[in-house]
Amino acid sequence: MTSYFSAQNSQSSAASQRRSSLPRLSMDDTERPHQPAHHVLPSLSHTAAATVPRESPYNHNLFLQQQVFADKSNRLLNLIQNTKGLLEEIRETNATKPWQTYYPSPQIPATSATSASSNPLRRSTSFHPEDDTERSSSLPLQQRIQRSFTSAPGSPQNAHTSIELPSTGRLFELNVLKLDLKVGNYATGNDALLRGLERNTIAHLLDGRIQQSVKHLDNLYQRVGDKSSKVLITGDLNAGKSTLVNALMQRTILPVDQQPCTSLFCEVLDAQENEGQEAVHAIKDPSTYNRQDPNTFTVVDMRHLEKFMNDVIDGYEDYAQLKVYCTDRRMVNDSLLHNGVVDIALIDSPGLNRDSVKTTALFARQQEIDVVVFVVSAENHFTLSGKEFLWNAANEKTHIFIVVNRFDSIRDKERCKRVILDQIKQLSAKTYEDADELVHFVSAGSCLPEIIQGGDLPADFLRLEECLRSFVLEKRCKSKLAPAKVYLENILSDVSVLSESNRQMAAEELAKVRLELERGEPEYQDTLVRREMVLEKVDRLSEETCSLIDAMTREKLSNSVDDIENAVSTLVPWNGLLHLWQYSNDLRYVMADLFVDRVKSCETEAKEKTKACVNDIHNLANESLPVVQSDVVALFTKPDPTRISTGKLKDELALDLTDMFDIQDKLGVASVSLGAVTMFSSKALGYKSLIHSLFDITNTVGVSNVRKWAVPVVTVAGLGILVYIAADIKHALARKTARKLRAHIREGTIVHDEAMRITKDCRRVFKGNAWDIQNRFQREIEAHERRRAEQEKAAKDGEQAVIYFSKVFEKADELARWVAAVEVEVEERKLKA
Ligand SMILES: Nc1nc2c(ncn2[C@@H]2O[C@H](COP(=O)(O)OP(=O)(O)OP(=O)(O)O)[C@@H](O)[C@H]2O)c(=O)[nH]1
Repeated sequence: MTSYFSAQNSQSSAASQRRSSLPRLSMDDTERPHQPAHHVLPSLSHTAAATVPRESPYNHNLFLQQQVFADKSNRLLNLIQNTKGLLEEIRETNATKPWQTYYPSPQIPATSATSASSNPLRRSTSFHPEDDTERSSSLPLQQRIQRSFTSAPGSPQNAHTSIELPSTGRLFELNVLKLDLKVGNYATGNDALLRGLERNTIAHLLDGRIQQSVKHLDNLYQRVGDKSSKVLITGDLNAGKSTLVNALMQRTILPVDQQPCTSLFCEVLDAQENEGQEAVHAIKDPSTYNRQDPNTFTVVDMRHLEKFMNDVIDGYEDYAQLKVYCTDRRMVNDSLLHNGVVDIALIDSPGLNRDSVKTTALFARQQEIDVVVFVVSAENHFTLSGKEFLWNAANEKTHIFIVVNRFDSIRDKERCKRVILDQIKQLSAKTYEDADELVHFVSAGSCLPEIIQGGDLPADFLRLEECLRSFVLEKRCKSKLAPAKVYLENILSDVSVLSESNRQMAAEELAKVRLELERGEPEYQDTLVRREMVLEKVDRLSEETCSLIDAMTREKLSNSVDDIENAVSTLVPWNGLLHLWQYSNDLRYVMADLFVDRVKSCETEAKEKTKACVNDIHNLANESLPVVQSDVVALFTKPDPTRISTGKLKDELALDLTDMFDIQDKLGVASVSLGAVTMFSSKALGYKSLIHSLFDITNTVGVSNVRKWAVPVVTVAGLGILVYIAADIKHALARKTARKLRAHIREGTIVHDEAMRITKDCRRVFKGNAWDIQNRFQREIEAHERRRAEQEKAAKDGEQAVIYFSKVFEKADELARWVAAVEVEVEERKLKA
């Protein structure tokens, strides 16, 4: 039963799959994208050189078509690589350079030209190709973008820029790189969402889109680079599908029978796909098929293929698909399976009936099926199943390649043609329009190798073959090249929009930064000048105030003794001679305390003056600097600035015995009372003067008289003096203590020391404030310098960004022009004779 199975399964496991590498092209290649990349597809001229094309009315055209197709493929492959390179460059720049490609934020359009022109940024980021006028839409896309971005406000062109277009809420439209944000299941409010996101977040999302696009370009590269094309051959039962395959292959590969003999899809493909080994793989689950995994298929001996297929029909075997790897023995240029430009795989399908029509229609819809060839028997015309299939296929694939087989059996061939073409007209109008190329009346049975036996194939069959190849090329253009071209156009248009909007943004930011730099320099210089002026003034004011405080303190302390002396008479109570000692101490203490109070008063006044001056200084600084709150009083750091030693002062005023007798003062008083006596001498004051006066009196009055009166007079005078002295002790002590204090102040350094100390404290306060103001200026200057450094960097980055985005735009523009030059849909059919 299973004798047709081969033991060759293991050989395929060792084979490694051929992988196409993606050569990376430099931008230099972009400058010559029209040159075919020979490494991508084998040059047709090379294959043609190996085999001279057969002379036939159509062969030359087919040759040209293949050459054109290969050229287009190579150009597109080249352009895909260059576009990918450009996107990768953008991504790399985003990751490494300070200028990122930002997503242009959706703008609400200005309602009038005036408002638009007053907002250059708004105008600059706007682009809405859909709303462009008829005139501008006739321009190439890149030019429209360029014009949309560069039209000057108020210029006649501006009437066609997006700024003046009716408000749609969207000013530009991206194709591939458009960010569609969704909240929950709704995609509404995309622009609002975009506006709500941070610029960097959007840039990150955009980077993701670019990454996806790079991946998609890789897929496109694979698709365009993939030379294989699948042709599905379908049709009614016994129409001759398998015979057609064999005739096209010029080999008897598939079994042919009048009974239904094909019950599964048989793909005939080049043995090179299987490391050059001819083999038949029977597959149960096509979705899991892997040529390198023997577990996914069973190897069938090619000699027993017919028996195997019969067993499948009879239900002995359960397989869904066959892969028949075989060698096309014809010359390269004639080979259908492997001709170097498009390698065609033929898929023979089960004859259509009610059961299989849906399965086959589904199969035909698969993406890799480039062409559907419908085989109809000239004897039977279209069956119901055939019609049903064609109806469906006509909806999916606009053109169907139709082979009317068994034409040899028809006697009235013209009538047959007429009837069948009429039917085709009803079933597929497009196919009917190109019936000359798409509808072929042949006899595949007469073209089998055993019939031909090395002779020439009939002309109608040769034409079928060449039209089929041509049709495959055309379809491939549409199915592989056209999507690649459209995608390239879209992505390059997006890159142009992005780069131009980013260039505009960068240029505007650059202009802004330059303006700030320009404005900032005079401000900076002004701050430097103001700093010098203010600090000089602060120094002068501080010094003046300190001198004033010093002079004031010295004067007040020097003149303080009289006031102190007057004050003690009321402050210190006299409790009689018995409390003389206590009185004396009280005097000392009170005087010392009063002097200290005077020092404190000087300090307070100095503080006031300092505070007032510091306020003036800060007001002066605030005129040139940002205002800050500073507590100038707190700058007097010592809570009690008076460090004068009252103890020492009290010691200086300590009581002497003589302090009780102010003799000099009393003698002065006695001299006055003895005015008559003192008249004799100009030196009336002093003890010696008194003695001299007494001798003078004695000489005048006479010694005897003196002896007689002296004792009582002296006694009375002495008693009087004693009484007087006793009564004057209180005042004498006060005077003497005050005199000591005065002498201490005049002769000592206390006034100087206190004045110096107070002034020093004030000077310290001034210094602190001057330092504070200097620091404020320094901070201001440093902030200026920092700002300037940042602005200079931003300006430098901005310049680079403008250059970079201009270059990206130029590259995208250049590539887009090359892409536009690759014609993938135009006039393909007209190449035929
Ligand atoms: N007279 C004539 N007979 C043909 C021609 N082509 C095929 N036949 C015969 O038609 C019968 C069916 O041919 P197949 O190739 O098996 O047809 P098929 O469409 O593959 O059949 P199924 O796969 O079973 O649907 C065979 O007996 C062939 O010999 C032809 O051009 N002329």
